[in-house]
Amino acid sequence: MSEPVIVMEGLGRDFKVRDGLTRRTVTAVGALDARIDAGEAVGYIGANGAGKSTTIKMLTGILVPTRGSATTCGLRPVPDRRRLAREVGVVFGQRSQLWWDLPVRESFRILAAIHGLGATQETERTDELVERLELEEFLGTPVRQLSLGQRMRAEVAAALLHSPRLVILDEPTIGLDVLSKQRLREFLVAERRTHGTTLVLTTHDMGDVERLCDRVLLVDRGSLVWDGTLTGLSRTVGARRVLVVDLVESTPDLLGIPDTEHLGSEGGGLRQRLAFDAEHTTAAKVLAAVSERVEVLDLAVEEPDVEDVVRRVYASRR
Ligand SMILES: Nc1ncnc2c1ncn2[C@@H]1O[C@H](COP(=O)(O)OP(=O)(O)OP(=O)(O)O)[C@@H](O)[C@H]1O
Repeated sequence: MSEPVIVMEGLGRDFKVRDGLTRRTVTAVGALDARIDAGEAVGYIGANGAGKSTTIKMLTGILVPTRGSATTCGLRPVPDRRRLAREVGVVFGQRSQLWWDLPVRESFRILAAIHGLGATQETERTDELVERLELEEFLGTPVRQLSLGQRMRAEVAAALLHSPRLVILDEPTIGLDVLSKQRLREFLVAERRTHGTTLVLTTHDMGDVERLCDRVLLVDRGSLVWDGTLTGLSRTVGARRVLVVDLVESTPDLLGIPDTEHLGSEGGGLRQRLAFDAEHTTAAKVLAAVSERVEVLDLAVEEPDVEDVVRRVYASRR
């Protein structure tokens, strides 16, 4: 059996919050039990407020658990936080870890010094990351002038500069365009293949999970409700895809198309969205049925999104 990189045993966290004049306790994370082995890529998913960020904060020593324990890279996150920082790289999609006014290159130099990298190690690793993440053109640019896509690539490079064996990413592709998302995912796949890095990521984007993760942990109200493959999870609720059609003329809601659910209309019915279950029908069949009623100008098929799967798993449990 390979070495565990993360072990959670009954891990939980409560918060005391003020509610008017009274104080009440919010359980952000109930009691998690899970083990993540070296080299795994795990998607940690759940609805807003399910407890994902709180878990990550406990695993990286930012928050003290109220119950149970966590071991990350064989260390206790809070007391061993400094040693842990050498083993883990953390990327927060919504928070920068770079020096805003400094050129990207300078941030890398400071981080290399903080991590005590030798000169050769620093050059080799920086060159590798600059090439793989295509950072060359903006290495001399202050971070505050970067586009979101450029900044995220720089953030990832900064978090991985010291070649951590565990990389935790909190919403790494949030707000990125399709191309930037794809580049970032390709980089993470390559990094894992080359260095055997363990990846844990929280995301609301099914594409991240599909392309990066071989295991999914789904959390609901602070407890684990699924631990397995994404395909297995999708099968529990039937993974739905969405056909988006742009129509020649304003059309009333396309109800009653076999094996579909009408999700919504925009522009007075010029664009409509129909969910269908890929196990029972195909996009082509749905399109044919729509075309019998109205002329279709353009179409797109959307992947199932995490929110939809999560919502339906939650609904089936309540
Ligand atoms: N510092 C805090 N004080 C009080 N309550 C908190 C605090 N941090 C988190 N919570 C509460 O704990 C619960 C879990 O929050 P958490 O941020 O871990 O969820 P999340 O799954 O990461 O959500 P999101 O997808 O929106 O980032 C929420 O109900 C949140 O309001």
